[in-house]
Amino acid sequence: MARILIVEKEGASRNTLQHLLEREGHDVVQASGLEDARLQHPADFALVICDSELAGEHADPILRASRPTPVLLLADNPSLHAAISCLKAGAADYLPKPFDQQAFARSVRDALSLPRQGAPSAAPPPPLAHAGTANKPVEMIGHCRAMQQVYTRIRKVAPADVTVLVLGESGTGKELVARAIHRQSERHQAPLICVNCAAIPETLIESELFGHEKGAFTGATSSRTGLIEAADGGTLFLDEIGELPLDAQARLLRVLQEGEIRRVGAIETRYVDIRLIAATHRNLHQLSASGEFRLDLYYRLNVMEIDLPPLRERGDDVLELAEHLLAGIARKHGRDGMRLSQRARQEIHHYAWPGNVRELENALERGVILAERRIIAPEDLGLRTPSGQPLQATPAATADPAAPSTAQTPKTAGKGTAKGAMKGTVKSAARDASPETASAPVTGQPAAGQQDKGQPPPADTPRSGLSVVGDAGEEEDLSLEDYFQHFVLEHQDHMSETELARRLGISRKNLWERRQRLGIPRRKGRRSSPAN
Ligand SMILES: Nc1ncnc2c1ncn2[C@@H]1O[C@H](COP(=O)(O)OP(=O)(O)OP(=O)(O)O)[C@@H](O)[C@H]1O
Repeated sequence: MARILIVEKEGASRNTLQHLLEREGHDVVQASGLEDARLQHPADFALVICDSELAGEHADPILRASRPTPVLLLADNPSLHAAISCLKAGAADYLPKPFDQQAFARSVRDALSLPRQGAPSAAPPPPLAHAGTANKPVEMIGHCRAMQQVYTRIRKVAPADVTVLVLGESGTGKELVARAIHRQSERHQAPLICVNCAAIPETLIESELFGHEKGAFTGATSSRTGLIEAADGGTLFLDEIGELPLDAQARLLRVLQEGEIRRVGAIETRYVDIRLIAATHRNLHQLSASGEFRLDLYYRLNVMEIDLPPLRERGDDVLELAEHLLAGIARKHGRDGMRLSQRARQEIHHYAWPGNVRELENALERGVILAERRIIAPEDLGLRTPSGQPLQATPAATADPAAPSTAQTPKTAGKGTAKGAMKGTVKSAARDASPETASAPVTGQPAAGQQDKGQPPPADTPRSGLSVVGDAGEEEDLSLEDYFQHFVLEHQDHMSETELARRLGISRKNLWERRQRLGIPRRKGRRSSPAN
C-alpha cells in the first residue's frame, strides 16, 4: 500500500516493525541510523518511522531530511516534554514503547492520511455526508436510532466551535466522537491533544495540563509547556474530566472564560485559543451537588451534550461492529477470512457488554488468537459473567441456532447500571451442547462435542508438547504457544508482568518478545505498578 522507511538501531525491533507493517500490506525499507536513512532519501517515502533516541531531542535532523514526508516517532523513554517538543517541531505522532499493536496501526494510518508538509493546504473538511454514509462519520460503526442521533449531533456541533460534553460509559467511543468532531471542524489542520485525566497522578496534573516554570516545585529543573498550550489553535480532549482535582478545575475555568493560562509558578499569563471537548462516564451534576465538581465549570462545559448509548442498547449494531472489528483484528494477526460461528454471533448479540466496544474488541482479539480454525466459537471469545466465571453453554431450548434465546437477556432487563443489565445475561442456546460439555471450562479450544457442527476437523492444528486436563476429564492437547497465549490472556488482568513471567518460567524481556511475536498486547486499562 505505502512505502515506509523504518529508522531504528536494533535489528530485532526493525524486524518486528517490518513484520507488523508488511501484514498491513506496506512496502518497508530499513535503516539502522540517521546516516543510513539519509542515503535512502526519506523524502521519497510515504512515511518515516524513527526511534526517538536516534532522532534526538527535537527530532530536527530526521524531520528536516524527511520533509514533506510525515515522521512517526517511537520512544523507548517517553516524556511528555519530548512529546510536545517533537509534535510542535512537526512530527506526525509520538508513540511510547512498548506500544499496543492497535495503537501502532492507528498511528500509521493517521500519519499516512496526513497531507504532506508543504503540500498545498488540504481542502476544507468534507461535509459529513462525504465523510461516510447516511450522515455517519467514516470511523464510527452502527446504524441504530440512538447512534444516528449521535452522528447528527456531531455533524451539527463540529463546525460550531463550541465546548462539547460527551457522556457515556467506558468504552462506548467517547474519544472517537472527539476525533470525529475535530476532524470535521475548522481546526482539523491544528493538533488534537487527548488527555485522560484519570491516568495522570493528582500531584502532576496541574503541571501537565498548564505547564510550569523552572523552580516551581522540587524537580522542576526547567520550564515546560503544558498540554493545553500544546493544543493552541486546535482541540483539547479531556477524557474523564470528573477526575480533575478542584484546583485544576478552577484553572481550567479561567482558560474557558478568558482564554488565559498561567503556568504553575508563573506570574504572567499567556493566551491560548483552544476548543475543549470533555468526556465523562460520571454524572457531573451530581458531583457538583456533593462539592466534587464546580457547578460553574459544569455549566461552561455543558454547552452541547452528546450522549453515547451503551453497546447493549444498540440492537443489531453489536453484530455490525463485531464483523467490522473482526476483519481488522484478523488482518492484524495475519488471519484474514476469520468468521464468527452462529453460536458466537448469538452470544455476542445476547451478552451485556459492560465494557462496551472496547470489551467487544478484546473478546474478538481473543477469539482470533484462540480459534483453532477460521471459525470463532463462543468458547474462544472468553466472555464472563459479572462474577468473573466463564459463561457456560446451556443446552439448546430449540434446535434452530438462529432462534432467539427464550431466557431473559440484558436487553429485556431494561436500562440501569451495567451490573444490573448483566443480571439478565444468558448464554445463547447451543444446539449441540451436552450437560457435560456445558460445564467444561472456557479453553483455547472447544471441549469435545462443543465445536460448532458442520465444521471439518482442523487439518493443521498444532499438536505438540503440553497436555492439560479439562474439568470434564478429557485430555486436551495444547501446543506450547497455545498454552502461553492461554495463560497470559487468562491471568493478565490480575497479575503483573513480573508475576506472569515468573509463573511461566521466563524472563520479562522474553515475555515482552513473545507478546510482540504472538500479537498479544498488554491490556490498556491495567495499571502498572513499580514492579510491572
Ligand atoms: N462506533 C464505533 N465504531 C467503531 N469502533 C468503535 C466505536 N465505538 C468505539 N469504538 C472502538 O472502541 C474502543 C474504545 O473507544 P474509545 O476509546 O473512544 O471509548 P471511550 O468511551 O473514550 O472509553 P474510555 O472512557 O474508557 O476511555 C476504541 O478502539 C474505538 O476505536
